[in-house]
Amino acid sequence: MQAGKILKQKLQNTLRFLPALRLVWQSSPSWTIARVVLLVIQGILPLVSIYLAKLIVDTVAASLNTGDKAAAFGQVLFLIVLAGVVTLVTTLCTSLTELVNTAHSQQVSDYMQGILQAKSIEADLEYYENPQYYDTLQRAQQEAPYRPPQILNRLAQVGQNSISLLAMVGLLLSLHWGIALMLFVAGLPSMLVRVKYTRVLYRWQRKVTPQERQSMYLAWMLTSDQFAKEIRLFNLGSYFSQWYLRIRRQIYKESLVIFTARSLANFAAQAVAAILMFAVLAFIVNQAIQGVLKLGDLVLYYQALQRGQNDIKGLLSSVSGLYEDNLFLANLYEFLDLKPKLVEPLHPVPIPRPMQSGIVFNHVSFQYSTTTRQALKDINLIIRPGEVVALVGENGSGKTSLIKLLCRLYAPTSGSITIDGIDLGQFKIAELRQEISVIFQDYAKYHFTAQENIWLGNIDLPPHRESIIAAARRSGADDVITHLPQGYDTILGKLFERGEELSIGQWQKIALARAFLRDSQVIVLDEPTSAMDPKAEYEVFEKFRQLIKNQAAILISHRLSTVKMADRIYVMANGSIVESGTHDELMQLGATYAHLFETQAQQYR
Ligand SMILES: Nc1ncnc2c1ncn2[C@@H]1O[C@H](COP(=O)(O)OP(=O)(O)OP(=O)(O)O)[C@@H](O)[C@H]1O
Repeated sequence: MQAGKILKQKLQNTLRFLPALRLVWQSSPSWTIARVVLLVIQGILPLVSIYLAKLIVDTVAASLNTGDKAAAFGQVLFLIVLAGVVTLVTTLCTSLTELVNTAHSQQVSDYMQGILQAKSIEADLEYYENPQYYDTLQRAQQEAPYRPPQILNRLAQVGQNSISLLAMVGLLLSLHWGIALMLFVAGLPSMLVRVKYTRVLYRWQRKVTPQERQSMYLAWMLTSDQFAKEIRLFNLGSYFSQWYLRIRRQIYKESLVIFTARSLANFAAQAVAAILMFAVLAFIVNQAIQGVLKLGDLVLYYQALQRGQNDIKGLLSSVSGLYEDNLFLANLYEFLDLKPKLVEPLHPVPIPRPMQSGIVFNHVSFQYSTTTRQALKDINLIIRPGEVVALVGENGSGKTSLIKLLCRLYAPTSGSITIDGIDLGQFKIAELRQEISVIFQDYAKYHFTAQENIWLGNIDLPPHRESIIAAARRSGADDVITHLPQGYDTILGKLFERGEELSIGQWQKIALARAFLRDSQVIVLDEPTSAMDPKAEYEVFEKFRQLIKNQAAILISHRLSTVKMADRIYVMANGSIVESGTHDELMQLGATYAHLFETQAQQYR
């Protein structure tokens, strides 16, 4: 049973290239056909060429004894013209192959990028917080664009070389079976070297991926606008650059050791092949001198030997290349085989609309898979429609983690979260997220137009100006946008031509408008106004309070002057809720919240 399983696994590993070929086909059937047809023609043409060369030599040799030289020349001329046509067709095929390969490779590369992107979107957020995921992604990205089409080429090469080799071996067999055997023996060491070093390189590449990524990270920091200010002000440029070079040098040194050993082994293998081939050549020449072979035969066998040697080299190299592709494809499949950890329900339940009793956290605890500490401990919390709930607490107390669970970016380790008594796990993930508008502290800044920046909050809406303007007015972004040179059509950020950079507070207003555009039942603002001036913040919250209607709202803020207006405030510490109540109740309690509030209030006195 176990042996059967192992055998099945081995077979699956051996045939990894079959799904890769399917990907090549799916990327562009017409270019794939063109590529295969050209490969077949290019496999046949050299055989025709050699055969014509033999015919020419034989005809010339025969003409030496005939009287009708003109007729003999006519025959040879015809063969020469044919050989010329074959050469022309070969040249044409070479040019066409270049075109077809370039176009097809582009198509495959784009197609594979699409597949990787689709997989990346499907992957849970948890993967993005895990370095192994990035290693896997990096390796998949390295292999995806070129391995699948390379397999097609190699298979065709195997076909081409095999046909040609069969013909050559047939010819050489007629001279001596040992010559055919020598051909194989001569090619074997090279193939073994290739297979051995493929394994070595594969293992080394997997080991070195984290360092590769670190060097890429440093290179990216050195050229990215996000770090440009600090790098200049803290004078970090040459420090990072040196660090980058150190890593690259280490990678280079390690790779050089492997490549040097491989080159030496290759040289030894090829030297063996060359000695064997010269021995065979000596044998053929001797046969000609002994009169066993005619002049035409000598040319034919000599060419067949050369051709056969090339074919066997090509064949063994393609076979070991296929082995390499097969091995490295594991990197691609490892990424494509990542399974989402949050599973969709088998029988999803529609989300209650409108929500009646609201959201309930019932003894919820949560631990990130990469840590040993609980980020949330036994959380009990209720958010009713039309109610604003505020979460306060020190950095790292678990506020954002709680929101991530509500959005089902993660599932609780224990306990349950329900909407109107139905567990979140029973809703389709996309439908649940449709019902929640969230702006996290690390909101996205899209370098698109102001209008698009807001519209991205609800792409199911037609991009009508009115609804976008209404959302922008709610967040205070309208005022910012109307002062831009092209108003709502102004591109934001400095990445593209005519882009206008905004201040952090202004970007935050845009992000907030995005959340307001969504027609959702729950709205979550995770420190949405931290970069806004107090006047702007006050205006935003005043409007926010008026406009939430039946929405359930969760507000996270360190500014207690803002938190004060919430219907209920939960105070968090070390992953637990330590106090809850209205502002007045908590002030009366005179504990953590009251102390924090007093401390902040004193700073304003
Ligand atoms: N992706 C993650 N993987 C592992 N641990 C995490 C992850 N994100 C947060 N944590 C840990 O979980 C705890 C709670 O973090 P969380 O971001 O929820 O705090 P917070 O209250 O929102 O903090 P802040 O006020 O600084 O935004 C922290 O100890 C943090 O180190």
